[in-house]
Amino acid sequence: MSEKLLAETISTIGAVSSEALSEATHRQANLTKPAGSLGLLEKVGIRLAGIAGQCPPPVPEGAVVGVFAGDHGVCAQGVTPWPQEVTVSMLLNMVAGGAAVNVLSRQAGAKVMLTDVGVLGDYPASDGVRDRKVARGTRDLSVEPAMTRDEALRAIAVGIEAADEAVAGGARVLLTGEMGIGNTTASSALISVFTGADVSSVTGRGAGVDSEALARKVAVIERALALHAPDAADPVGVLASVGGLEQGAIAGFILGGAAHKVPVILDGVIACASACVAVALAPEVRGYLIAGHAGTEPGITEALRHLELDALVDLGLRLGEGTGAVLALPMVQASARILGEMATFEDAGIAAG
Ligand SMILES: Cc1cc2ncn([C@H]3O[C@H](COP(=O)(O)O)[C@@H](O)[C@H]3O)c2cc1C
Ligand SMILES: O=C(O)c1cccnc1
Repeated sequence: MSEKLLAETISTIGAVSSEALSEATHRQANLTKPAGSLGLLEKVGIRLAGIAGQCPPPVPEGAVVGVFAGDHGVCAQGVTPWPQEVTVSMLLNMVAGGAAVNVLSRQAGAKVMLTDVGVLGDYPASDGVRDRKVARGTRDLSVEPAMTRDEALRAIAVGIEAADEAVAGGARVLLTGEMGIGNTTASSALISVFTGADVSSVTGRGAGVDSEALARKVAVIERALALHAPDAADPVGVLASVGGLEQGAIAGFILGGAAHKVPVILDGVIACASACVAVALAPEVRGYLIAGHAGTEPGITEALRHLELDALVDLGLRLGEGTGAVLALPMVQASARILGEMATFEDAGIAAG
């Protein structure tokens, strides 16, 4: 069933509109400013026009941050200084509105949609969390596949359905978020497979490992890649062997957004890894992506190069949760407003330069 949903979603994803892209490029050049002077906002505005299939594009409203939570068996290898229980504690903190992503979402006018796709620990059922648990965490990817192929497909389906629900509720822009202790290890593994970059060049300190543990983290990922020999041409297989449940759900959320012709703003390294999975499954997805922030994780740089994206914000963030995507939201909205509301040289009676 999940496999069918994935195939249907992929078949719905079409290329962004080349007519709207060229109309927006032309309009951007005729607005009352030196060509290119609004930098990345100009590129994002053009991209939004292509996605919406109209120029100027509508200002993307009704923002929903899809936060997917899951746990990671690879924590057994000492790749993060934090105990796995923090995943569930932070999920509850998010339900209560006390995490960074909640605060920034309130500021930006975005709604946080929390989904448990694979948290290990128990917690009281709550209206604030969508319970879509596929498994109680992944297995240790350094000794066996993190998931079965079926679990990976089910995680992707959870994300597709979340995107469907968000869009049905009025969202015209989706943002990716996550919580999962250990998830930067799985993310670096995915990024290494899809970009071809060395593990050491795409692995960072995550939530704060020291230098000794960072070396161990690199060795653990290298061992996992040697063990599974994941094939980038089989993205679901890669996800199952070295990925995570929340990465699967985020990949699905991205695919779902693209299928609905809604822009998807990526957060940090976990989002970038998931976007690599989504793009490997459906290359047209690339046109629907906007990179929210860069940050300190080296995997982000490599993945954004692979995805051909420039990050809107670089505030040195290293948190995840969706924070970098939410911070970029007002800029994405501003870029649509620029194309829609700025006067052209002709309107203003100014001689074009
Ligand atoms: C209190 C706390 C809040 C967080 N919010 C996001 N993360 C981030 O850190 C985790 C990944 O880092 P690693 O792979 O090193 O464990 C993820 O949960 C990510 O969302 C957090 C981490 C902690 C500890
Ligand atoms: O940049 C990120 O996305 C990040 C960094 C550290 C921990 N979690 C996420």
